[in-house]
Amino acid sequence: MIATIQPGHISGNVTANPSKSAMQRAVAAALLATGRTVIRNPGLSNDCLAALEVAENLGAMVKRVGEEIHITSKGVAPFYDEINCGESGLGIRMFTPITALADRTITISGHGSLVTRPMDFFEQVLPQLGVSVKSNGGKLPLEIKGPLQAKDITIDGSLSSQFLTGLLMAFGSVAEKATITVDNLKSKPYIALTLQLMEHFGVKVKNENFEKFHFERAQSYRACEYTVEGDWSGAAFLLVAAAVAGKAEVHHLNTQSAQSDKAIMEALEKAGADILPGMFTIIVGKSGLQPFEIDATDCPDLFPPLVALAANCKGTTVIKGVSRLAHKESDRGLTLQQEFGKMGIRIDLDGDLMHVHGGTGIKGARVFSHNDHRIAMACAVAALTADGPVTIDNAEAINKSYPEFYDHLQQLGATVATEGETVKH
Ligand SMILES: O=C(O)C1=C[C@@H](OP(=O)(O)O)[C@@H](O)[C@H](O)C1
Ligand SMILES: C=C(OP(=O)(O)O)C(=O)O
Repeated sequence: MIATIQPGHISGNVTANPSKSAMQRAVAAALLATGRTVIRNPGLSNDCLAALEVAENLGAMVKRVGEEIHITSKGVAPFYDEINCGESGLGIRMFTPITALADRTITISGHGSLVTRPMDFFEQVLPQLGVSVKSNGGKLPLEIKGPLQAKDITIDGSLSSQFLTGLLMAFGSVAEKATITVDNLKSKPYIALTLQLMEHFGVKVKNENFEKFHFERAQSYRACEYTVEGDWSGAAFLLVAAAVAGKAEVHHLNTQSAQSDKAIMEALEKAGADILPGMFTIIVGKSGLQPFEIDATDCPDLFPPLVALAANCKGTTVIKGVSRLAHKESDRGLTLQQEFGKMGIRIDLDGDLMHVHGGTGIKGARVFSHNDHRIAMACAVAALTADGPVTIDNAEAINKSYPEFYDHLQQLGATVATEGETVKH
């Protein structure tokens, strides 16, 4: 599918889409629990749908009841010898240790960009917990055979926090007394989100400074009611659209959320956008924007909206944390440089720093998403202040996290035309 976005003014209000980070964690916890969990405001993006299918294949019964998802489970009891995590990095890294709770050989696969993302962590770590693991040279598919035993272990947290999220979730079901020690943990707020979710489902972990995670007694997940929060990662694009091209009110965003990408507020403030923050509604409006400096090491998904913002700030913006971008859906430092380059915005990559030379004028152009949802969304936002339309190839990439994105842009007054088939991967 291609999407063409015309330059134009933004105005109106919209409700944030559900957070896929929260939704996938809730599905995993519901699978681990005994009984029926009710998920309100469920996410239905591709990553969330993949999580629901994994939960079903691992033994849960999933039902859509009106606006809710009901998950009934008795814990992990796989129906099949294979699960497929779609394109979700969190999905595969979280569900692999969870699947390993079963005493059965299971193949774990995925598609699209997920098949090129590193999984060798599991070969290093899971055997120490009694799980045998075979991979395809550190990539998918994985073949694992549990059952996983929760023991004291030390892991490296520098590549991704998602592996730790998976271990924490799995340990929550079986640990009696065990400690996970993590060196050099990145994306810490995502771990805070995991711990918050586990506690909501009745499992407590003692967090010692994001370095040691102590399980102090046998616990079990409790089925419960859970409402998925609005997604700061997706909303960041709308808030930036408002800051550069008009005004918007975004509802269902919790300013007290554990989500790391609420840090977009810090960037908007530094850039000088007009902001009116409420508890659950954020109003952002355009004003003279200035370049800013920000460290996005712990909120790497903010790079694409930050670049769209920086492209509109007169001068050079510096964003730290480029090393976190290499293994996402695309190598995002490079893909942002390439696609914004086509729109006339120069980006220099200098080790861990990204320099975005903004205020030089955004040109209408034909760009490519690289099958990366956040690159497509960043280009769409950049189009709003371009000197001509921006056409995005492989624009359906947004379905991974935010299928409503183009509709929401239109709801805010943008002109978006889509045509062509959705390419399946
Ligand atoms: O736990 C999560 O929900 C996520 C963690 C982050 O990954 P890393 O921990 O690899 O930075 C983030 O980039 C990803 O989109 C979602
Ligand atoms: C990197 C992302 O997700 P994941 O790692 O879960 O695939 C993302 O949503 O930008």
